[in-house]
Amino acid sequence: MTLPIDSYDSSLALAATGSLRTFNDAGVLHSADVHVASRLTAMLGEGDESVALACALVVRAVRSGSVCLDLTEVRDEVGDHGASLDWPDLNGWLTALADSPLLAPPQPIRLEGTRLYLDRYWREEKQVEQDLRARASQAPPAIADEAALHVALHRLFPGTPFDEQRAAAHTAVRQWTTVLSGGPGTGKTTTVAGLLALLAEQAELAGDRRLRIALTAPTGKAAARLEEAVRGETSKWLSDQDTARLGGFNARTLHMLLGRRPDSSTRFRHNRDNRLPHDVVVVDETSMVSLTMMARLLEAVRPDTRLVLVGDPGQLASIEAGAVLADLVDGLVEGGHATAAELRTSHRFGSEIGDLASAVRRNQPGEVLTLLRRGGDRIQFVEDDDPRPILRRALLPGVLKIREAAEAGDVDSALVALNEHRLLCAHRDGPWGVAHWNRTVERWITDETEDPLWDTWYVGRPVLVTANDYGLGVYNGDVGVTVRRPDGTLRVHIDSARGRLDFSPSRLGDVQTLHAMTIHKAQGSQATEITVLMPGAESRLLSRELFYTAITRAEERVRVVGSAEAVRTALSRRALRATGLRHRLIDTPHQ
Ligand SMILES: Nc1ncnc2c1ncn2[C@@H]1O[C@H](COP(=O)(O)OP(=O)(O)OP(=O)(O)O)[C@@H](O)[C@H]1O
Repeated sequence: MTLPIDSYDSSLALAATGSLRTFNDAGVLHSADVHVASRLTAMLGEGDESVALACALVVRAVRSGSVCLDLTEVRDEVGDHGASLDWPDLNGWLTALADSPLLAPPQPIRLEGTRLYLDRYWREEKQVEQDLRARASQAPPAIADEAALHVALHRLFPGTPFDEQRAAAHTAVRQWTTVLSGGPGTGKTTTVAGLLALLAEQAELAGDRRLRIALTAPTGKAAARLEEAVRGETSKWLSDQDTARLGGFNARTLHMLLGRRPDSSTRFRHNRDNRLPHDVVVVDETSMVSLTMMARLLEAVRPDTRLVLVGDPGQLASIEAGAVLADLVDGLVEGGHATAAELRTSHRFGSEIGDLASAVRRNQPGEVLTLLRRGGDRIQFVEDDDPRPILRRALLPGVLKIREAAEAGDVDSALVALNEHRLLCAHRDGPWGVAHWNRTVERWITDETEDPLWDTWYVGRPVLVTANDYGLGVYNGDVGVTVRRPDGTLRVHIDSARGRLDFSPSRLGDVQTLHAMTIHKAQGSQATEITVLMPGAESRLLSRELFYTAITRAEERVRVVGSAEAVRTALSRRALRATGLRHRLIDTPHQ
């Protein structure tokens, strides 16, 4: 039976013909992919259907976070879609592309081996490769006093418990670019604090001025966490003298560090002609940094600035295109440009959540399920078919606590309660989605309090900021709570990277209710307790990286609600992205 065509379906490109039409009808291509490909091929006089198809597929790839399209892999990645798809033969496809006017100047698309790029991403990837190679080919940073360095390494990283971190710091001191990688609680921040102290001492011994240090992260939330964590680890482990050498520091988002320009979202005040002044730049949560932002950062740092890229390669990649951290972990080391600085031992969680995270990363479904089912103080696995009773029990006390504090005008207690628990969903919509659970929690509040919550803004409404608002000073990822003032009006208090801010609800445009949030949006933030609602095993969003990111948002306790089958499916699937950076860094350059 042929289904009637819905002429109002925006995903369909009704004017498309040939392969573009077949792939669009099958749901592989969105109308936007088809329109870009049709337009480009028409403008440049390309009549070959297979080139138009490749063009549309590369737009689709970028839309889903890849930097390029690997023509050898796309068929497997797309799947058979009822076997109705007519794929071009690979060799013929490559020849048609090589001969295409699309690959002649001005070259809107680029072909490198079997990887096809939109020009912008090709340029950015090439620039990142060249900047990293140039940094690695310089003479290594000078050490002012080797003996003092040796003593300081053992002072700042004492004894066996710090062996791994000492080795990582020892490596980072001797290279311009270091990727410091490790899972949750493996001591990355502690290592950064010690490393900064080492570098500050070396600068003093060399008779240089005090080090200029930049701490940065992709989001406001992550930057605020970094600043707090470095401060905490510094006061915990460093002597007064080491701390004094560091001076004060604060963390900023990458956008703020590079200097936002009102006329562009991808260009910044600091660039190759106006470099950042810092001697050391530490980037946290590097897994969230897109290829574009990495390109902008690398062109803005001086060649003799030490760059320390900190992150957990097991996490989901950036929302925009790229998988920079994973590419750098492999590419810099395998290409011989840098020595690995990897931390493996978890120092947090009484290590149960660390063990679970490690088993997820190593793709050990048996071990993961055993750890989940064994449970304990920090882990709970709820395999009930109906998640409502457990979610109600888990969420409602916290929600009512926030409401009570907000009703009493107690902002501090409301914000503290807000960060005690977070429900994470894979989906935005549908029965496992954030929208559904936000509504459900609101119904439970009404049941408990008899407040019908007619208005969008109600006392105790927790909110998540979903877009940067530079005018207000609130950023994507900031969270806040709606509090009653003594005069009865409502005020929203946002815990922003720049401190506590409060607004009339009507001034906040891009916010969502935060009884539940997506795992993607939770990247870069943590809560004391996390409940992860797993979707059904058939969900296409399930992946190892998604599950890993979700459970590692927990500071103390994690609860997974869902089936063992969903957990197994998540582990078996990778959220892989096609990129060429890793290959570029490993391969010998052609020119
Ligand atoms: N070698 C060590 N021995 C004992 N405790 C340590 C050691 N290194 C770090 N810690 C402690 O373990 C905890 C986690 O360390 P840290 O915050 O540096 O890890 P992280 O990898 O930055 O964590 P996150 O997952 O938040 O990124 C902190 O309380 C820290 O003080």
